[in-house]
Amino acid sequence: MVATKTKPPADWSLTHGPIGGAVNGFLALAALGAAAHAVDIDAWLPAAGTAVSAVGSILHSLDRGAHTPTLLYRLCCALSAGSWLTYTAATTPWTSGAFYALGLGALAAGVLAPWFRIKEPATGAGRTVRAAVVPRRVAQVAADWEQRILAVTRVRVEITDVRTWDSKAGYTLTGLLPLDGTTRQILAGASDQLAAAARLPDGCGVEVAKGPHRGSFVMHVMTVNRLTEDVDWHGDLSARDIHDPAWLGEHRDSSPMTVPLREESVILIGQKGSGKTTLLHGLIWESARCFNGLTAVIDVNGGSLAQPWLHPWLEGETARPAIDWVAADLDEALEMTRILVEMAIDRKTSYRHLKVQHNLSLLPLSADLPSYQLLVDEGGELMSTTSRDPIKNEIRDNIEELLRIGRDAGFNTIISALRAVQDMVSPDVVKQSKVKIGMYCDDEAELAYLFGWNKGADPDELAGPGTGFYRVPGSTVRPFKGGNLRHGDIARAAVTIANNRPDLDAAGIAVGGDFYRDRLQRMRETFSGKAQVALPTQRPRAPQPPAPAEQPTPPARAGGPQLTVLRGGAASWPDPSEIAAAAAAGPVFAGDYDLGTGQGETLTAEQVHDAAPVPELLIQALDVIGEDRRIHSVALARALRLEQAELADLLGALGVRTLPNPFERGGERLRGYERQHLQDAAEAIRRGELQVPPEVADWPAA
Ligand SMILES: Nc1ncnc2c1ncn2[C@@H]1O[C@H](COP(=O)(O)OP(=O)(O)OP(=O)(O)O)[C@@H](O)[C@H]1O
Repeated sequence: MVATKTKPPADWSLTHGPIGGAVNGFLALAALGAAAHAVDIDAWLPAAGTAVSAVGSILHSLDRGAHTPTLLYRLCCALSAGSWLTYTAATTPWTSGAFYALGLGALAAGVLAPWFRIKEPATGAGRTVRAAVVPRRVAQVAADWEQRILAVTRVRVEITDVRTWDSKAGYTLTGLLPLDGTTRQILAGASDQLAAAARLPDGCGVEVAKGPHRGSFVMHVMTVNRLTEDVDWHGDLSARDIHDPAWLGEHRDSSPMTVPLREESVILIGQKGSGKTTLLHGLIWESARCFNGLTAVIDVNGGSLAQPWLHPWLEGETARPAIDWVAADLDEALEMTRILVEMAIDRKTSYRHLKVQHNLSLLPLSADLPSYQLLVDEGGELMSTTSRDPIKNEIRDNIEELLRIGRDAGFNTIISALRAVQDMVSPDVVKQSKVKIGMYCDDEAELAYLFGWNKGADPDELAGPGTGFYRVPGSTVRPFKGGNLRHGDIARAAVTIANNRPDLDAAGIAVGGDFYRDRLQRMRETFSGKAQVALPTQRPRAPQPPAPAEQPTPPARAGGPQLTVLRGGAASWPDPSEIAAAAAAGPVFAGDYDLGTGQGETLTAEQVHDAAPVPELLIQALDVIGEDRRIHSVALARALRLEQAELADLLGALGVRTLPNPFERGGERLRGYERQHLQDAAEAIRRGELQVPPEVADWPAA
């Protein structure tokens, strides 16, 4: 393709431009010559005027920074015009020769003018005079930042625009880098220092991103920590195109945080309680609702990630599961990864004609030829480079091969691991996964393993579970808050997705053979193998007042007969008749299930063992809150001798979350918990509607 260059149109205006200038010059000199002749002035007057205009032309040219040829051109024009005027004053302008000479001179001056124009001082492409762009009220902000950037980085930038965010949580600066080859990476590497120099509040920071061209930059300055606020999950279940970016949350200026999934593999690192699982559910949602996308999950820790997505299918509500294939053990994972690699290789030949037909370099994906996203949860165990388990090693090799060869065929991986360390995820996997996400983590070295040092991933900027940093190709590292996707939302999504999602293409099914065809049967056996434990139908009694602070062990429940959680083996349990007799006599065990008086189902020993009392954590938490309606997380964590993240983890496991907005207590506005939510959780446990996870039941550890 030939690039076309557009010429500016000829300037015919009489006030400026080469044509107008020549015509003006001709007419003006002719008029002057005629007037001088009419009043019969002495020739020395135009001669003196010529000398003055020659000197003036030199001075003006020098003042405007004109080059020597331009200066000489302007001098020639002045001298020629003056000479013509002097000559006609001394003789007469009314001869054809005089007018021809004037006309030729004007024509020559006009034709040569474009080559000798005085150039405006170089302002560079897109360079704008700030005062013209930045409104006066923000000009001070721009000037301050120019000074600050100079002081911190020794780079002299020019801020050309300041835009306040709609959320009022900060502003975005657009600026120009100097012409000495400085890149925006220098600013990105100094974002921590810039945030400190700007005295931004804790949790707030500076992000440097691409500007309109390579010599520019955009700097997001956060002045209010929006990452502390909850972001609702979008809940959109309409069919998505895998080629479009997937929404996972928001940046701190409330703009959407999206990641590409068609060509890019994802690495997601997050410690326990960081919000990794929530984000993985988000990734499943966004991959599985594609009209041209399928999802598979490997979770060799029992497949808990996939369970809520399989639930409607297991319950018979849908004909097929929302997730196409789930491997909950090593054997299934091994076969699955082998087959996926074969499918990806096969697509290169089976569908080569489609690329030719559509004249595309990438396989055109559609509902008939869907992409396949393989999500590996807690991949650290499988992706570990130090494992000696041959099965794990083969699975890892297969996943790495898929990572290498799968892009064109639409086979991508989403690998999640607990930690960003070499033992858990090899540098090669980190490098090849172009979308990198690091959830809330206080270890800067781990974030650096993922993103590199001095790339702006400062843990101080994050605000607990659900927040993290991410980078997509061609962009800088940015903090974000993930959308808070809850299990209730998944149940609804699993039905819609299961009903609407595509099936694997015929060639893929042929490659998968019987093992692929029988996967649903094996998944059903795996996930519905265990008999579900029935909970007592009898309603337990209302919660009792919390134990006094100086008495950490929960008080015995007043009232009717109760059962207790029995630890240890069945051999160590008392005789059930003894329990029943003791229960009938009054309160016997602390924190127990109330079966009423002789009514309700008979519980098996296993059911008794599984039933959970209101955990110590809730009892103590309610005690600490007392009569108040709310409590700051920091105060509650301190009273319970927990880290805030641990408290969030434990209460989160019971479905109790901090309130979305900060509130005031003791003169401070912070986020925290609502007493009613804790009471609701206690009620749900008593009613048998909420299972107490072991980490909560075991708290506080002895
Ligand atoms: N996007 C979010 N917004 C608000 N809170 C969140 C978000 N993601 C997670 N959380 C909170 O953090 C808690 C832990 O989240 P999640 O289970 O996703 O973390 P995890 O890293 O997978 O931990 P675990 O391995 O223990 O399950 C949740 O109970 C929830 O309260």
